[in-house]
Amino acid sequence: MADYVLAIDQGTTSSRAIIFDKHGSIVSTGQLEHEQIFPKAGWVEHDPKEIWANTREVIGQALGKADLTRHDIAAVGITNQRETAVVWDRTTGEPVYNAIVWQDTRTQDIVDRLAADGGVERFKAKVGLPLATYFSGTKIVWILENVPGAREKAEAGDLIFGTTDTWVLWNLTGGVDGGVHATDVTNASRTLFMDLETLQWDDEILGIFGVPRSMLPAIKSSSEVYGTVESSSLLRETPIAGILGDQQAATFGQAAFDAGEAKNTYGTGNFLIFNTGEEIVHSKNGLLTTVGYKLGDQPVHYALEGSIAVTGSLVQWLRDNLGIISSAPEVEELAKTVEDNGGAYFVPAFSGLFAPYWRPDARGALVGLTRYVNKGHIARAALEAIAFQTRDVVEAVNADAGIDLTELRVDGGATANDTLLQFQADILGVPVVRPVVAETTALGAAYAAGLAVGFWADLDDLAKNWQEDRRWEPSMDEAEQGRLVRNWKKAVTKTLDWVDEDVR
Ligand SMILES: Nc1ncnc2c1ncn2[C@@H]1O[C@H](COP(=O)(O)OP(=O)(O)O)[C@@H](O)[C@H]1O
Ligand SMILES: O=P(O)(O)OC[C@H](O)CO
Repeated sequence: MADYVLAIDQGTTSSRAIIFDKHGSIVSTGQLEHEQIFPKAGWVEHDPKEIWANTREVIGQALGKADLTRHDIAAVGITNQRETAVVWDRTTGEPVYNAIVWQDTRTQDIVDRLAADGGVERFKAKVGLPLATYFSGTKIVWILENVPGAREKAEAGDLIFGTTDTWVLWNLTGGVDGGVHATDVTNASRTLFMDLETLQWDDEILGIFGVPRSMLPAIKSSSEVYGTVESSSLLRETPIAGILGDQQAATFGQAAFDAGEAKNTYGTGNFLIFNTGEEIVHSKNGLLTTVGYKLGDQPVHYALEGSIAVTGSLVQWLRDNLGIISSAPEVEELAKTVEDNGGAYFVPAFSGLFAPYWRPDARGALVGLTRYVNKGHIARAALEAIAFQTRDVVEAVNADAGIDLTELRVDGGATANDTLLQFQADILGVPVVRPVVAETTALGAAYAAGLAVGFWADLDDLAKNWQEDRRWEPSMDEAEQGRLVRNWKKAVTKTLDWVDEDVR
């Protein structure tokens, strides 16, 4: 009897396989980090072959730890870091270049070129996104323009593109031997190429970018059988039945199925997603319009999104680049050695500023420094930066939706940090709530896969699994909150206009 669903979470820092039971509880986990490759300032790459090898291995780890075989697994779901672009040769299975990661800013010149006619909002009405280095589109163009022979091979139909869900799906289903080249609507909505109304690739935009349509995967729903696992795998013949970009998966895993529901994930970056139901809402306040989910033939759900590039990765930076902590959780101990930020504000605009500012010309700044400031204050300022950036996107959601969010559902690696979440509640002025299963990303992909094969009956069946673990109530007085927020906004202004002809 297949009593479990296995989710693959191909994230920015690691790949995981997590096995869930019917209650949405974790049965076992496999996890491997992959190398972060920084060839130049602003460039971020991953090795797609390493990601695929790790994916296979973590599947084995998860099955082995729980002493399960493929016969116990009803379906496989895939969730993934979004936008990160892989281009490979369909005849050999070899990537022609490393994966260009969502944080990578090398394509700013391509963005500027495309924006010369119509500005960065040129395609926004159709695709929901501004022109920015963040999305897959300009990354594909960069590969076609910079990898010798790539354009010719692409024109000949030999090169194909995928985000990492597609790369994993293609390999899991046989690769060069009939691998399925497909993605889901949520991932497709992050390329700059998908029309939000029709849910199809837009030929006019593809023409303007110069990307052959033959490179692109088929766009499927988030919950249907895409194919079965190939015969040499531990999971052979198991259906792969769910795909959701990781932030949409976390929203689904948080059971935020209906319009007006939201979640905020604290990982490498932070991503707040607000479900707008079947309505496409165009933001006036710097949010993205994106697909939330689509189950088989049922109507699509859209969402507004506040994407913040640098949050947990700022903690990694304190660890790896400054060496003032030796592990991510230590940031909390260090921050607790001081009462407050000591006047220091850290704006981590390492990839420019994403939502709600969208300022590629910004670069990071640590301001308000005096001789009084010590490493405890810097750790504190880093945690506060995560919460201030979240407040900025919550303000935008409230303004766009004409509501006041009354609480914030949270998940992700950094929600283990109590100091951060208390400050988040204080600076938002609303409670912050964390569920028992904080691995909501993998859970969402498991749900999508399980629904497609009848492992779970319907959304009500899933909603029953959501359970509150902990709640942080706001306790800061309003005057203090106002003072801190004003200082934060002042700090943000200090990062703008930094990139110019002297700074690339
Ligand atoms: N206790 C902590 N306090 C603050 N940040 C943390 C803590 N634990 C982990 N992190 C950060 O959370 C991120 C990992 O979260 P995770 O959800 O696994 O991310 P991703 O899915 O983006 O790989 C890392 O960037 C790490 O620095
Ligand atoms: O892998 P994560 O959790 O950092 O998520 C990355 C996002 O999908 C980027 O848009």
